[in-house]
This record gives sequence, C-alpha cells and structure tokens, in this order.
Amino acid sequence: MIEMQDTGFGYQGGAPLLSGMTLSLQPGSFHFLTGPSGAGKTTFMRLCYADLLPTEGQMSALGKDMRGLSRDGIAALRRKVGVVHQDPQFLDHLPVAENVALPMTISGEPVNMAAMRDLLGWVGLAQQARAMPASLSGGERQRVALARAVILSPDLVLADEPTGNLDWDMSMRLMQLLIELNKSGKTVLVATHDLNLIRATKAQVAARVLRIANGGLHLAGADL
Ligand SMILES: Nc1ncnc2c1ncn2[C@@H]1O[C@H](COP(=O)(O)OP(=O)(O)OP(=O)(O)O)[C@@H](O)[C@H]1O
Repeated sequence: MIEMQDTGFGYQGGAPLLSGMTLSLQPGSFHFLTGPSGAGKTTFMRLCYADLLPTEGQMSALGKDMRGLSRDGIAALRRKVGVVHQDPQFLDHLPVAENVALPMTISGEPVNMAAMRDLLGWVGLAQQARAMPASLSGGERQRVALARAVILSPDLVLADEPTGNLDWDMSMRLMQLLIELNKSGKTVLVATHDLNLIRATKAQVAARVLRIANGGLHLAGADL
C-alpha cells in the first residue's frame, strides 16, 4: 500500500527532516504513527497522500511510483486515500450532508443520497444531516470529517491526530469507527501522541506502531 526505500524529505531551503525511511505498509493493516511534537508526523502523512513528494529515495503509494507523478496521477492517488485532519475544515455555508458529499461533488460523481444517509448513520450523525458545521461539537466535527474521508470508499484512511481535541469516550468512539473500517478491509494509519489510545486500540485490533524520532522511522517495541 505504501512502500518506502531509503526515502527522505526536506522542506525547500531546509535541512532534511526525514531520511532513510524504509517501510512496507501492507494492504489491510492498521498502523499508528507516533513521535515527539515536530518530529515530522504530519509531514509523513502528507507524503502518503502525495501532498508532498519525497526528496530522496524511492516511494510508492497504492502501487504508483511517487517520482515523476503527474497532476492526474496525484489526483487519482488522492481519490483512493481518505484523510482526517486534527482540525478539519468545512464549508461553513453548507450543511453537514453537503460537506460530506464534497469529494463526490468535486469529482463530478452523482451524490448517492441513500449511501450518504447510511454513512451519516454509521458515524452517529443521521439527525445532523441538515445541521450547519458551526453548530457541531468537536467530536461531531471529527465524525463528519471521517464520513467525508470515506465517502469515495478509499483503500487507505489516514487520520492525523484525529482525537487531539476530544475527551476519552469520544476518542474511543472515533477509534471504534477506524477499527471497523480496518475490519472491513481498509488500510488505516493514525498519527497520535496518545499512548493510552494506542494501547486501548491494540487490545481490539492487531495494530503496529511506527515511531518517528531523530529524523528516522522506527518500528516501536511490543510494549506499545
Ligand atoms: N510547510 C513547511 N515548511 C517548512 N517547514 C515545515 C513546514 N511544515 C512543517 N515544517 C516543519 O517540519 C517539522 C515537522 O513538522 P510536522 O508538522 O510534520 O511535525 P509533527 O510531528 O506532526 O508535529 P506535531 O506533533 O506538533 O503536530 C517542524 O519543525 C515544522 O516546523
């Protein structure tokens, strides 16, 4: 799903931030990504959905070589990757249902309203379909963001600190949805600082933990 061989990345004009990363993220796997603040977790996630391209080594995502990826290639790749950000942004003048449907609208696909209702029901927000984003709680916003991330049925779901602003119960509720997605066959990668969340999730799913530290990517020990 994601393959890296001695892959590195540095922002323009800066020293390399990540280097020598070697990874084979298998289809259907569940991984956490952890590491200190500023280590490069978000940068790593951005590489995985071709929002950034590696500056060293080799990398492929969903079978596509990231080197020399055309604009169309990047767009096709992103269609297969659903992303949930820590602080999801919505179009505030559109209700929840339209925000969730945006990836379909943008890609010119007809919106399947029945599928939309199912999806909102799955994230527990069937009653909020017509609500405006500004009226949602933090946990509701994250669940709307998750629904939006999976509406095109991506193969890979990336969540960058999705529970950063949520209490424990809501964090676990969101993790439950990510676990369900994984059990339905999706590859899931979740960046988080929260070791308790990792431990609680690992009790339910065979998740592995990647750690970014000192500019490199490491597999964390079994104690995590
Ligand atoms: N667009 C950018 N241009 C230059 N440097 C950047 C850019 N985005 C991030 N950085 C730098 O890259 C480093 C890694 O940032 P990144 O956001 O990937 O870390 P992180 O591990 O996700 O941090 P946190 O846990 O605090 O969210 C930081 O030093 C950051 O300042």
